[in-house]
Amino acid sequence: MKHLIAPSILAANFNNLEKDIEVINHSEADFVHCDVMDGVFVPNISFGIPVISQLKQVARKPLDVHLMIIDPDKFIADFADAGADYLTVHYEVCNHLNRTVNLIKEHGMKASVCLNPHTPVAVLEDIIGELDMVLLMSVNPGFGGQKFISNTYKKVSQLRNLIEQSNSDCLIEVDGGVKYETGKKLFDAGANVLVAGSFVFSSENPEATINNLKAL
Ligand SMILES: O=C(CO)[C@@H](O)[C@H](O)COP(=O)(O)O
Ligand SMILES: [Co+2]
Repeated sequence: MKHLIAPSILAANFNNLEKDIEVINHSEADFVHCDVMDGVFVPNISFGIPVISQLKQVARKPLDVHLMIIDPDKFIADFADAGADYLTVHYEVCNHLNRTVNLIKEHGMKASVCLNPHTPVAVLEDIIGELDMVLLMSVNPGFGGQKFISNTYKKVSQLRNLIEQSNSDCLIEVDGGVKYETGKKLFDAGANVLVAGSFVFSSENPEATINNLKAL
């Protein structure tokens, strides 16, 4: 089973983002996780397309862009141009999820769908075969540094079963409150990609923390 790490730059130093991207570049991280928030779908505003295109110039790992915005279809072309490699949309805002997923792929990106903590895995039954990744939120989206919701372990196992039944190679990513203990249990339950923000960037040695997560 693949074990991948996606440090979230929401917890990085915005006065010197390049320095933290270099930490990620030098580490064993697999992706750079970028949280885009619109202040409507979630009660917070982070950063958007211009920041992503600048990051793309310094990041040597694929950009894993997590859109927490309403009406994502409107911006899919812009995120592709900015250099997103994986584009994640929230199930809760997509009335025509199949169309949105197709649009992401037509723009050359990997398609990923995110479920909020209260959204059951079963809603993906009829689309799982089309997805490159599913992102399970293990906190309510909008902020870093929140407490992990332990119902997520059960959802990881359910999703792993769904993926196996559909014979797909879709990745399972988990986002929110990931530390060594939660991360280890998530990998054991069948997760492939761990997002970690505050745990990495508040640690004394972010590069070592990334590498330790990868080795769990
Ligand atoms: O999408 C989000 C929050 O909405 C995350 O990607 C956070 O950035 C994770 O932060 P930590 O919980 O790891 O501090
Ligand atoms: Co995120």
